[in-house]
Amino acid sequence: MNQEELRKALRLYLVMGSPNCSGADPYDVLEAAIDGGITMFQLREKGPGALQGPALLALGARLRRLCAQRAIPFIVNDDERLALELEADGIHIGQEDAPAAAVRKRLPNMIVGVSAHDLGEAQSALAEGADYLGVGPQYATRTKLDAREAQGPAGIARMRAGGIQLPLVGIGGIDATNASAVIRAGADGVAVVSAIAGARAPREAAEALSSLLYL
Ligand SMILES: Cc1ncc(COP(=O)(O)OP(=O)(O)O)c(N)n1
Ligand SMILES: Cc1ncsc1CCOP(=O)(O)O
Ligand SMILES: [Mg+2]
Repeated sequence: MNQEELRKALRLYLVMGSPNCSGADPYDVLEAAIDGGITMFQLREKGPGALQGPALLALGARLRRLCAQRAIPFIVNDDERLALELEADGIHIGQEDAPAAAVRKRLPNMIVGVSAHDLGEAQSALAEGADYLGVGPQYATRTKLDAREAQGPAGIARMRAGGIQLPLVGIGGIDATNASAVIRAGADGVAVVSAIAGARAPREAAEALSSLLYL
């Protein structure tokens, strides 16, 4: 995938695992979200009741197959071994995970996404070979308990003003009321967990977000 294709794929990025699905089957949630217009998916199995070992592998394989059938890029959060086992299209790592340069070297053919909270982290991620940045939390979130303080879309604007041209998504507390502000600040897309996975109707929630992002 070239950089322009990646920018388009990042437009509406669903990040999710089974703890985010309010008891529903993550497969059904992902299928509905794809029907509603998501453009990229990250398996992030974290939080109370998160699956591990063979159960996680089995879920990952089902979700990976669905993404392949529907031509949705499939990214794995944090876990290089799981990404390889599932033949993922990419991996997303944060500042507390393995160093981006080492991951880039070990997984030369995967999309490598890196979390960056400020211009300095964005410049380092670029130098280490990141393909895209996840920037946040944009707004307060109850999904990631160890998230930093919300920085607002101004954080993205500062990165763009500082010369960062990498594909970039905002994440954290994003929903239909604030997604447009994140795009206006310079993001190529928005990454959401609860606004779709926690919605009573994930397809309609994805449709509502999607319609805002293509104005
Ligand atoms: C697209 C995207 N952006 C940021 C993150 C957060 O990654 P990280 O800081 O490593 O936190 P965890 O998600 O691992 O708890 C992300 N997952 N995706
Ligand atoms: C994974 C992650 N990284 C920064 S905030 C966040 C959680 C986003 O979840 P939500 O979209 O429900 O606020
Ligand atoms: Mg991480």
